[in-house]
Amino acid sequence: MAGLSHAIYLPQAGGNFRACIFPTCDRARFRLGGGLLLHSSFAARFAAGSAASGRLLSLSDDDPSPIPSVGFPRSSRMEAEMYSKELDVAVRVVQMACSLCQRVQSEMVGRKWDEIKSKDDDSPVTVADWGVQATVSWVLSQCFGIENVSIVAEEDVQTLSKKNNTALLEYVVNTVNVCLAEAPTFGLEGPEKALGTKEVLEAIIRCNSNGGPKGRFWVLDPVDGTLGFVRGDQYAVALALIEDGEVILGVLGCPNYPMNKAWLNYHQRYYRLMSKLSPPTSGSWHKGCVMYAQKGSGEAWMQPLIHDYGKFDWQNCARKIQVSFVSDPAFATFCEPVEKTNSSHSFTAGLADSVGVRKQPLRVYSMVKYAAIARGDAEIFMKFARAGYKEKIWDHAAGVVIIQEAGGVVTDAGGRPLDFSRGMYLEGLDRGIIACSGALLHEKIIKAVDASWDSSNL
Ligand SMILES: Nc1ncnc2c1ncn2[C@@H]1O[C@H](COP(=O)(O)OS(=O)(=O)O)[C@@H](OP(=O)(O)O)[C@H]1O
Ligand SMILES: [Mg+2]
Ligand SMILES: [Mg+2]
Ligand SMILES: [Mg+2]
Repeated sequence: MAGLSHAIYLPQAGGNFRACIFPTCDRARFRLGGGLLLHSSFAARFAAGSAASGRLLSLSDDDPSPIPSVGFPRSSRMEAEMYSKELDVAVRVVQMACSLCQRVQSEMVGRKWDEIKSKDDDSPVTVADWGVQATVSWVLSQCFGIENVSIVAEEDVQTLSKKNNTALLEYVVNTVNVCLAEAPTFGLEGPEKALGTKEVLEAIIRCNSNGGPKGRFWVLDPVDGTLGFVRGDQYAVALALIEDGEVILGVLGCPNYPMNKAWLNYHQRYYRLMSKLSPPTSGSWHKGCVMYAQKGSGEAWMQPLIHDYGKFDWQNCARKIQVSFVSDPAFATFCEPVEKTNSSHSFTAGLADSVGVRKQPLRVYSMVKYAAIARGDAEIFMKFARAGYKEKIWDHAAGVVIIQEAGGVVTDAGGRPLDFSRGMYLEGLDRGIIACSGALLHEKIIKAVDASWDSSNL
């Protein structure tokens, strides 16, 4: 196991955390308690959260390239610690998944995209969707025990298992193995030998939980905004943990959403012109980011995607994010789905106009819309799907908790919280979804919906 030299023991659930931390120096030592073997990175999370001014570089003398902690650099909370392993693993596996997606996207350049398939509802699915689902499922099972992991996710293996799709299946298996081979780079353990076809299919199939009101399950959208992904535009990898119907953790990987909004235009031009422009100097440009939050922490965080591991300044890489303070609609930006078949553009245009929004809508694929609200790049998100469409929990879970912890508000159009406790759909959703940076804007939009709903065709 990579990093065994700096593995530590943490006590089993309910036990006291017996770790000895020396916050003023760059190293921490942990006394052995009975119980669970954890990687030093989890310890780094604990230590970083507990040490008042701790600069924690490594946990053992023979560890020259420390594996970084994921965030919450200075906060210390019992609740945060309760789910710290889950959050740590979730962020790392989403980082891995983003890397997989970027690789697939770059391999697709100049090819015919034979690998894009249509599902029964005509929506696209690709090697990246299946590859991420298999990878995340395998890593979660590995880290928490196959019997403890229940996952609700978007993809199944129907198309992949067809006889005429053997080349596609082989591509998925290779992609998963290339990604898992990189696991140690992300502070996770990979398989001893490459996974076979059967194991990859099983990992995808295992994500067949139906969710519900009781117990713990993960929710995964392996590629949200697959249309954006195939068009070289925005997409997201979304992973959330739900317990007794409540979203506890959310992680959103946004491989084409730079840490700094100002780089977004450059990035888009760069990828449209496909390398005719030279990229900005390394260190100044992070093409994508990963956001994450834990319910009740009052904090949401963002870190860059890992590219050149080792050359990275991990000490200060996680940045706290917050919603915008703009509350005047005249200065607010609202975002919505790109496809008008996914949300009525005419209805939201009417709403925006009636509350005094002046700017053009920001149309973005995927949960990057939630990400934009959470970090203050936009103030309002609205989605009104056609009558009869049922929203799926994986399209919203991660984004909702991240916005809420960043200070925003997310409800249905009746002002009620989204209900993640009723299976794979957001059952009982009243008309549409409204997310805002603050209560004032939110109230205005809700009132506007009520005022114009009866005259709409929705
Ligand atoms: N008809 C219809 N109505 C409403 N919503 C639909 C519809 N069809 C699909 N979807 C789901 O929308 C997910 C993409 O949502 P977006 O907000 O990114 O829409 S858009 O692609 O920007 O138009 C998309 O997620 P992915 O399948 O993960 O890409 C779908 O789950
Ligand atoms: Mg899809
Ligand atoms: Mg989706
Ligand atoms: Mg998807």
